[in-house]
Amino acid sequence: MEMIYDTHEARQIDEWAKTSGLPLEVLMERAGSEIAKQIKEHHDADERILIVCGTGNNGGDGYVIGRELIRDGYDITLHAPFGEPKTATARLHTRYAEKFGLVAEGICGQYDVIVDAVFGTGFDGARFTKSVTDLFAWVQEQQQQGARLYAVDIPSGIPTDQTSDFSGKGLKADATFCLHAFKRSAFLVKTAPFFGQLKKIDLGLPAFGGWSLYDESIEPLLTRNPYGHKGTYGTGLLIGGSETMPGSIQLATRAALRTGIGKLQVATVPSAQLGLIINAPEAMILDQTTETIQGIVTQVDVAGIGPGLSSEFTSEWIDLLLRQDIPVVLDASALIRDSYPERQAAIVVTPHIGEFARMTNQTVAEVQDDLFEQASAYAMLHQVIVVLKSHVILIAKPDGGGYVIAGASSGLAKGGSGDTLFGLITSLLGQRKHYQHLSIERLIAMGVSWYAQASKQVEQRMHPSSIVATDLIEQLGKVEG
Ligand SMILES: NC(=O)C1=CN([C@@H]2O[C@H](COP(=O)(O)OP(=O)(O)OC[C@H]3O[C@@H](n4cnc5c(N)ncnc54)[C@H](OP(=O)(O)O)[C@@H]3O)[C@@H](O)[C@H]2O)[C@@H](O)CC1
Ligand SMILES: Nc1ncnc2c1ncn2[C@@H]1O[C@H](COP(=O)(O)OP(=O)(O)O)[C@@H](O)[C@H]1O
Ligand SMILES: [K+]
Repeated sequence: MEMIYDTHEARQIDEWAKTSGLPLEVLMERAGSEIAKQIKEHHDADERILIVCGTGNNGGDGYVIGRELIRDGYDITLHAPFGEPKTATARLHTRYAEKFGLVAEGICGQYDVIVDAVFGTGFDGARFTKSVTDLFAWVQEQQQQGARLYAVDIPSGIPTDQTSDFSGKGLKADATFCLHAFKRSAFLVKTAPFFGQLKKIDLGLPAFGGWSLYDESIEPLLTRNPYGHKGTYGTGLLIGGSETMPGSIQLATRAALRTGIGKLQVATVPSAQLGLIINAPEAMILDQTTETIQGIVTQVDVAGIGPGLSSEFTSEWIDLLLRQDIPVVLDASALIRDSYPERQAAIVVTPHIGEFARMTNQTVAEVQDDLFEQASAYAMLHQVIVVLKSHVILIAKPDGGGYVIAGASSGLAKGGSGDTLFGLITSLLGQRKHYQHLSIERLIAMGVSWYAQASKQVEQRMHPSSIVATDLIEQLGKVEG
């Protein structure tokens, strides 16, 4: 899995390498030469390539890239608008690059390719001087005339960790070569569009850190034990639906059935029961009353509550579920707690960004600006697993860090998708015994990945605007792992 770092983690890994005997000059050499190699794979020596270098180590990376390219006969101009690099490591590479004839010069005419090695993780957004603005405007003009822009580590002007002070000004790359780890801002709504295609550059360092981009195979979820029986795959309880919102629980039920649960009990209102009889005959239907829930809750392996629910007893039912020693999934109308009891079994909350903002007394923008920290802080404070849903989905672990699932279809941005995900997660947690080799967060991440991949595969036969949750549920059963 690829790591996702904040500035602190990026510094920590540099420090770790240094104290472990691998100097920063070596990492810079690896970074620059690997990026040069990738540029050579896509561009010919007769294309005009401009490398714009800043005064920090991001600039130093630029010197290594330029040196590797000039050595191989490429037409390179290196421009250092703020002067020579100031750090010892970058200066070492500047001196070495001179031996290959690479020295800073002025800019002139139109370039085919521009490498942005101006600012990396050390950019200070509070100092947006006129010379920076002018440089960005010039690069943008070049892009309008057809130049391709590659960013080193992070596009210049873009913050690394969070976007609350982001001015909206920055270079917009066609691709970004991310050194050792992706940076958080590549997944934040305001800054993600500046990165273009994300390309990870391996620096040969170990994978320390809290957050990672989940990219493991979902194959374990698609295979069954040939000697298993329905008991092997657990019994689930879903509580949801109301007279005015009977559809959500139907979607959740169908998603749970399509994702492997052995048996499923669904407590809902009469109008939703009718829909379930027709569309989900495999489920067992219960009345949505305290007595019924009390009776069934001791016999299930997992309980999920919330979609479409509108009942004065919601809080009482949540308490009832939380008193059992089973995983509990809270979604939609059940996201009403501001504290959770200490217990062994997991509590999973699955808010979308608006629900999470309400749960944490913030605005949606505040949550989006600092998505990773927000999800982590809630998970750690309340010792729950947070599945925070937006254009990406974060799974925050109670002990810090977590997984990010990216690349889902924008067709998911519709009512009903969240109900589907809720059903899927509840179903997988009911099958915990079967998936004991996976941590609970990893099992959820694999499930979210199943959902994201299914959404992307539906796009092969219909436009994102047309995708509805039922298409997604059907695709879950056909997904190629
Ligand atoms: N392990 C890894 O991942 C590796 C990381 N590596 C690389 O290191 C990069 C981080 O390097 P870094 O810490 O030197 O910071 P960087 O981004 O070059 O910027 C600092 C410079 O910019 C300047 N400056 C800042 N703001 C400004 C402004 N508004 N307006 C004008 N100037 C401004 C600032 O100036 P000063 O504050 O000193 O006046 C300083 O000179 C990282 O992104 C990656 O590319 C690889 O080399 C090796 C392995
Ligand atoms: N732009 C987007 N790209 C990909 N997925 C998205 C986007 N916007 C929203 N989603 C996903 O759509 C789903 C919406 O869930 P939610 O709002 O809870 O729906 P529901 O109406 O079913 O409650 C979430 O899984 C979220 O991650
Ligand atoms: K850069």
